[in-house]
Amino acid sequence: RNVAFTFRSSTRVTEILQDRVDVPSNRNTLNGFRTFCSGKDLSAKKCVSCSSGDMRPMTEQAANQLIQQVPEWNLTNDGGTMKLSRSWKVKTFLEGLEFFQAVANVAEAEGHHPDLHLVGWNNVKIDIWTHSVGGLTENDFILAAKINGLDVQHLLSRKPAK
Ligand SMILES: C[C@H](O)[C@H](O)[C@H]1CNC2=NC(N)=NC(=O)C2=N1
Repeated sequence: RNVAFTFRSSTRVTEILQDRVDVPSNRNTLNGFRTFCSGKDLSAKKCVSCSSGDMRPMTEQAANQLIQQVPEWNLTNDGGTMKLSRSWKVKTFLEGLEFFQAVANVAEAEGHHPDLHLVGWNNVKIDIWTHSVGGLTENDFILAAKINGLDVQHLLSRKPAK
C-alpha cells in the first residue's frame, strides 16, 4: 500500500513540475506573497479571493507572458497601475446594456468585477484590474478569458471597435 501511495504522489509531483496539470491558484508564492500560478486554460479556473492581504500585483514581465493567453486584450499602464482593456462596438445602446448584463453575470459568479464603459452610445470598453492590489493578478486574466468565452456576437456591430 505504501509503495502504491509513494508512486501516486511522485507521479503527481512530476505532473506538477512538468506543468501537465492545474493546481490551485494560490500555489505559487514569492516571499510569502501570492503571485499567480502557471497553467494552460485560464477560462477553466476560478478567481480566488484577493481581499486577504497576501496578494501583490504581478510584474510587467509576468503580465506580458499571461497576455499571450488572451491576445484580444491590451495591457495598459494607467499612471503606474497595470490593467487589461478590450473594446467592442455594439449594434445599439440597449444591446450594449445586454452585453454588460452578460459580463456582470460572469463577474458576479467570480466575485471579480471589471470597470464597464459605454460611451458615444455604442462603444463598449472594459477595463480589468485588481483594485485591492492596485495592479494585475491572475484573477484579471481569468475574468478576461471568461469574457472572451461569452456568446455576444449577435450584439456586436459589424464595424470593428476603435
Ligand atoms: C471581497 C471581494 O472579493 C472584494 O471586494 C473584491 C470584489 N471584486 C473585485 N474586483 C476587482 N476587479 N478588484 C478587486 O479588488 C475586487 N475586490
